[in-house]
Amino acid sequence: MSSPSKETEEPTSTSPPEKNAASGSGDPGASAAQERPPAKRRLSSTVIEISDTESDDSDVCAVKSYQASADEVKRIRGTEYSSSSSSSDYSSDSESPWEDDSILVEDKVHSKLVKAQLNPRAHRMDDPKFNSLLKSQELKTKLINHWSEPKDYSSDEVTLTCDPFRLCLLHDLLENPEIINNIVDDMNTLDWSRKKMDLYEFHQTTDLANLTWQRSIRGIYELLKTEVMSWVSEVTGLLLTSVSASCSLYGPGDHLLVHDDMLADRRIAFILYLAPTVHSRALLNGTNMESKRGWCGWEERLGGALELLARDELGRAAAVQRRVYPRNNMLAFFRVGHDSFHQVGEVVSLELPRLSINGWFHGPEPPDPPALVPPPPALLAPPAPMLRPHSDVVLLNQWVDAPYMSPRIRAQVQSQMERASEVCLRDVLLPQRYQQLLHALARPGTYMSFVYLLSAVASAVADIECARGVLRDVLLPQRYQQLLHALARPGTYMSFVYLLSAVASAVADIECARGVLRDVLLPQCFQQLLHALARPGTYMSFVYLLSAVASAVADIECARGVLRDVLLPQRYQQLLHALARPGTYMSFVYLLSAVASAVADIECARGVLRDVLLPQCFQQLLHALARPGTYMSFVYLLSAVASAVADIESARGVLRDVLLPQRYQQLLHALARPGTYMSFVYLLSAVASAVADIECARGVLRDVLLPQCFQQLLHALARPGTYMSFVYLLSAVASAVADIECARGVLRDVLLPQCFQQLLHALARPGTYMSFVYLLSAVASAVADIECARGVLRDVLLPQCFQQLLHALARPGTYMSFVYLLSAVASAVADIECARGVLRDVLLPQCFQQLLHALVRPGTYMSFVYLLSAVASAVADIECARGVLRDVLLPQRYQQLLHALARPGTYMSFVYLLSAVASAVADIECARGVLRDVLLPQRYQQVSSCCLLLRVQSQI
Ligand SMILES: O=C(O)CCC(=O)C(=O)O
Ligand SMILES: [Fe+2]
Repeated sequence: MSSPSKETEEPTSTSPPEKNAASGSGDPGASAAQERPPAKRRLSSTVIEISDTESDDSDVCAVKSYQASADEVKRIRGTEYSSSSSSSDYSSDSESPWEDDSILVEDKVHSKLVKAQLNPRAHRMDDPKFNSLLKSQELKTKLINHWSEPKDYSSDEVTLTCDPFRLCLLHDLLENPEIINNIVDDMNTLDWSRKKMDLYEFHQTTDLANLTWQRSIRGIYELLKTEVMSWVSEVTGLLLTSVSASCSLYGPGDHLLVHDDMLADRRIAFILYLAPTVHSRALLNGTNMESKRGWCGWEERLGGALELLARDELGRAAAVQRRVYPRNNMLAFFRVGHDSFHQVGEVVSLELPRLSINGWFHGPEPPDPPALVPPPPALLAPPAPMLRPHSDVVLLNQWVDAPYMSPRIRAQVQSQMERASEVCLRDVLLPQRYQQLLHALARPGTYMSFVYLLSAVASAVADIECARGVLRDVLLPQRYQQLLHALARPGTYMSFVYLLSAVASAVADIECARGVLRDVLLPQCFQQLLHALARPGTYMSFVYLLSAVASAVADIECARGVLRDVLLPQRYQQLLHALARPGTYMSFVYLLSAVASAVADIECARGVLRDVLLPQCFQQLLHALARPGTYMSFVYLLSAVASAVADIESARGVLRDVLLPQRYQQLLHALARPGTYMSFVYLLSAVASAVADIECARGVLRDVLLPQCFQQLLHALARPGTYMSFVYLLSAVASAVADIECARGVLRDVLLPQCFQQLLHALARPGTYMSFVYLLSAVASAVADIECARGVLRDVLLPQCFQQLLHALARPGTYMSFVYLLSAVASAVADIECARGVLRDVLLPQCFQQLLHALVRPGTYMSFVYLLSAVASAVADIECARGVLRDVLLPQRYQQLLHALARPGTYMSFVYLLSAVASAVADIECARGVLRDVLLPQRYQQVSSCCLLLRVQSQI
C-alpha cells in the first residue's frame, strides 16, 4: 500500500550545495540536461497547461509549447540582435535542439551574462532560503526530544503531533515566501501528467531532478536536498541520503486514497504546500480559462486535507484521526512506516488547484526499527477469517478465456487501459465459469445487488432485447417476469426516475450489498469495489455510479459508429473531441445529451421554437445554438424548451403574488440579465421558492433540527440573493447536518436507538465520508423516525395526504430513499393551500381542476417530480403544446399523445417526455419501431443505416 510511485522514482544522491547549480558540472541535473526535453516558456497569458498522459495529443502540446518558447526567444533576441531568423530557423540553427534562454549554456560565460540581462526572469529572485528561525539549536533540541519520546510540541515555527503517528509541520519553511509565486509561475511551464487509478486522481510532474530549467523549482530542489534534509535528519535521528520529489496538482474531485508510502528505502515523506495569497491568475484545472481573481490561499472549504488515519487492532487503516489543510509555505513531514496511513481528501475547489511539492527522503534502514511502531499484526498473523475468501489465489487461466491470456492481447488490454482507463472485453470468462456465476446469481436470497442491478438496468435501457437475454439468465424467474411485465406496460419506459429509485434502494444498505457482492463478484473485482466505496471524499453519488457503470457498458467505438451517422459532421467532431478528453466518461447523462443531440435536428427545433418563443427569446436561442462547441445537451434542451413554454410575463404574474417583495425584485433582476433564460432548473427554483413559504419551512426545521443547526440554516437563508429553492433547501439542510459530530447529536435524538447504532457503525467505516447520497440517506434516516415525521407532517399536510404518508412509512422495508425523501420534504414544505393559490392563477381552469383532483387521489403524493410535472404542466399551456406537437409528430403519434394527455391526471411532464425519447433511442431495434412511426422519413433512414453499422460491428 505504498503511494503512487513516480514514473521514475530515482532518488538522486546528495551533492554539496553549489553556488551555481546550473553551471556546476557535478550537478546531478547536468546529466539530465543532456537529454532534457524541450524547454517551455510560458507566454504571459497562459495558465497551467496539463498535457495529459492519457491524451494522444500530449506530444502535440509539447511541440506547440516548444514552438511558443522558440518564438518568444526569437522575439527577445530579435530586438537585441536584429536576428531575422524564424522560430524554426532558431530551432535548427541552435547548437542543441533543446536550447533556450532559461538554460544557461555551459562554458559560455559571456553569453550567460548577456542572457541574464536579456531574460526578464533572470532578475527574479530564485533562491529559496531556509527559515533561519528553524535553525535555532534550542528549537532543534526540543524537537529532537519530543520526536523521540514521542510527545506533542507546538511553537510559532513548528507543530509536532504524535497521534495517530508523528507529523511535523514547519509553518514557514522559506524565509522568502514571495518566491512561491515564482514557483507557481514555473509550474506553468511544466508538463503535467494525469495520475489516475482506483486509488488516486491528480496531476504530477516528473521528478524534480529532471526539472533543472525552472530556476525557482531547481532552487527548492537544492534546498530540499541539502539544508532541509539534514535538518529533518537531525530532528528525527534518521540517516537520510537522498531525495525524490515532484510537483503535484489536485484539481476538482482529485484525491489520493489511503496508503502508507512504504516503498523501498523511503524514510520520511514530506509535502511543501504552495498556496500563495496573491496571484494574478486563478488556475483552472484542465481549462484554459483565465480569471482575474486573486488567490486566497487555501481554505478548509476547498477540501484537500492531508488526512492521517488511525489503525485498528489488526494494524489496518481505520478512521481518519487528524486533518491538516494546506497552508502556503508549510512543510509537513512524517516517518514512513507500518503506521503511516494517510490520504488526501477530495479537492472540492472549482477555482483553485491544490499545489504542492512533495516526495520522500531516502536512506538506509535504521539498525533497530523502533518498537513503537510494530508491523501490523495483520502482516504477521494469518488473514482474518472475514478476508479469507478474497485472499484466495485466483489463477486467471482458470477463469479467463485463453485468448485473453496471451501476452500480446494482455499488452493490448494494458495499453488500452493506460490510454483510456477503460476497456471492454467480450466473452472474457470461460463458459463453465460463466455458468457458475450465473448459478451463484440465481441462488435464492441473492438479490439484485448494486452493481449488478446497475448493469442490469443499464443494459435494460441500453438494448431491451439484449437486456432480456441477459436478464433471463441472471434474474430469478419471478424477478425476470416482473421486469418483463414492467417493460411491457404500455407507455412504460424505464424512466430515469425509475432507474434512480431502483438503484437508490440497491445502494441503501451497503453492508448488505457487500455481502451480496462478496459472493457474486470475482475476488479482485470485489476488492476494487470495496476500495471504490471506501474512497475518501468520493461521493458515491448516484450520477457518479451511473456514469461509471454506463461507461463500463458503453463501448465507445460502437457509440462512435452510431453517432457518426446520425450527427451533423461538425457535431460529431466536437463529440469525438470531447470523448477524447482524458478522464471523460461517457456518462449516462453525457450519453443522453449526445443522443439527444443526435435526434434533435436543429432545423426542426428551430421550427418548433420559432412558433413558441417570444421573438427576442428565439433570437437569443439561435444565437446560443450558433456558439461553437455548443451542444444541444440535455440540460440545454430542457432549458430551451422550458424557455419556449414558459411565458416570462406569465411567470412574473405568478411570482409577484407568491414571493416576498424583495425576492421578487431579485428574481426580476436576474431575469433581466441579457441572455438569461428561464431555464428549467431556474424555473424550478423560482417556483419552488414561490411555493415554499419561508416561514413555514422555518416552522418545520425549528422542530427537527438542533438549535445551532437551525440557527445556521436561518443564517444561510438570510443571505442576500439566496433563494430558498428546493435544491438549495436540501443543500442547506445537508450543510446543517454535515458536521458528523453535530449530526450525531441530531441523530441521537431523532433516530430509534438501533438505527442510531447502525448509523454510527456506518460512519465509523474507514474513509467513509458523509457523501451526498449517504448524507441524504442519513438525513433521511434522521427524519425517518415516523413519530417525529408524523409531528412535522401532521401540521403541514392535508389530513388525507398525511394519512397516506403514514401508511407508506409503515410499510416494512420501506427506505426513505432519495426520491422518497424529496417527496416527503416537498410535501412537508409545500403548503397545498398555497400551491393551490399559485396554480389557480396559472393553470387553465380545467387543468387546475384536474390537479386538485389528482392531489386528492388516494396514494397520490405531491412528490417532487409530481410537483414539477404539475408546475411544468401548469406553465405549459396545453393548447400551445398541442400546437407544437401537431407540427412535429406524425399524425397518429400526435393522436396517441393527445389521448395520453387527455387521461385524467396525466401531465405531459418534461421528464416524462425526455425519458420517453431517451428510451426510444436507447434500443435501436426497438427504436426502429418507435422511430419509424415518430420520425420524419429522412431521419428514420439515417437511424436505420446506423443500426446496420452497429450490427456489423457487433459481429466483428
Ligand atoms: O499532498 C499531500 O498532502 C500528501 C501526498 C501524499 O501522501 C503522497 O503523494 O504520497
Ligand atoms: Fe503519501
